[in-house]
Amino acid sequence: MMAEWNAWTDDQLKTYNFPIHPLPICSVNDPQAEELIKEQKPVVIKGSELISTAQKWDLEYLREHIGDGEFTVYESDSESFKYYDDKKVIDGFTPPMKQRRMIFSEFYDAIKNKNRTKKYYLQQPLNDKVGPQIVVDFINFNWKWIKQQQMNNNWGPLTSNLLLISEEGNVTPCHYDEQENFYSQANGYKRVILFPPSQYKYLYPHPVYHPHDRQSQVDFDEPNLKLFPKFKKVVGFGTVLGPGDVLYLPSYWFHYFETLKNSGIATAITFWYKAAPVGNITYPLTAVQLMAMMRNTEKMILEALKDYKQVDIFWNMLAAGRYC
Ligand SMILES: O=C(O)C(=O)C[C@H](CCCc1ccccc1)C(=O)O
Ligand SMILES: [Zn+2]
Repeated sequence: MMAEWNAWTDDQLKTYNFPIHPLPICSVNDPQAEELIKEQKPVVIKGSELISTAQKWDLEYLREHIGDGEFTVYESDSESFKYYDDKKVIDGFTPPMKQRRMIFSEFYDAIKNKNRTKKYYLQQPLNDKVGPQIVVDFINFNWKWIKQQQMNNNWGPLTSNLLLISEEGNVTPCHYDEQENFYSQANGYKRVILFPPSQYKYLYPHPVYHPHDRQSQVDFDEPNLKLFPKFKKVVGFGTVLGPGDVLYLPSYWFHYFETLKNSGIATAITFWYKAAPVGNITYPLTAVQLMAMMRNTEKMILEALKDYKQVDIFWNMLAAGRYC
């Protein structure tokens, strides 16, 4: 990975023992960028100025201007922030991190508190409670450019802009989302590793009913190759995002994020869009169509059986000796 001149060095990255190839990097007016987006392939876009007005959003500026709304802040005993859907929590599930609500100055004090033992990750959709200066910065995002992308690719509406404020070393474990995303780095340095939907069978996402739905079950730091043998075959596509970089993160692509060690705070904003309507089914089925079909099948079977412990028996009864 080529570090931009004196911005960061390789020893700030966590090491994994699967291959990681570079992601394509294009300047904003390079037609290759539009090509890749159209093919739903990831690309890092330089020079879009998409959120240049947010590049000055450091903790002090935000404490001054972001207003007195409440923010969702995750608190973890480790560097790992594995997302869970609190609406799917079932008894026996222990959340791997605590979800707290605090005003920005509380978050600021928590981060600045020298003798703290916890790590923090602010993850809050931008809403109309932000102060007037933040509204001005928001209005001055490069909406012309991103609206053009939305239109060219027949995407649905913008659903949310998630403000992400992460501290050095924080990790968001591997997962996929079902929306298209222009992931925009305002400041700080974050490394991202992506895996195409075709590697679904190497990443073993949790069952759809589980609070960790969409998240890989594999612990990248200590992969259990007995439970997840195909993880050995995984191949990642990675890069380090710096201030002003925008990553087109296609829906259903698995991704992992880490905030570089000794790099301070990293602020990013997502632009999540409803994916384009699935055209008529073509054969052979694409990996994305298979993922969507598996999700729908799981939901249907669970709806019918009412008990997730029955799924294994049901599925084996259906396939064993019949569809093998
Ligand atoms: O933008 C994305 O899709 C990312 O995964 C960015 C990631 C934090 C996202 C947290 C999250 C995970 C799952 C559901 C909703 C929110 C990071 O930057 O660490
Ligand atoms: Zn995500």
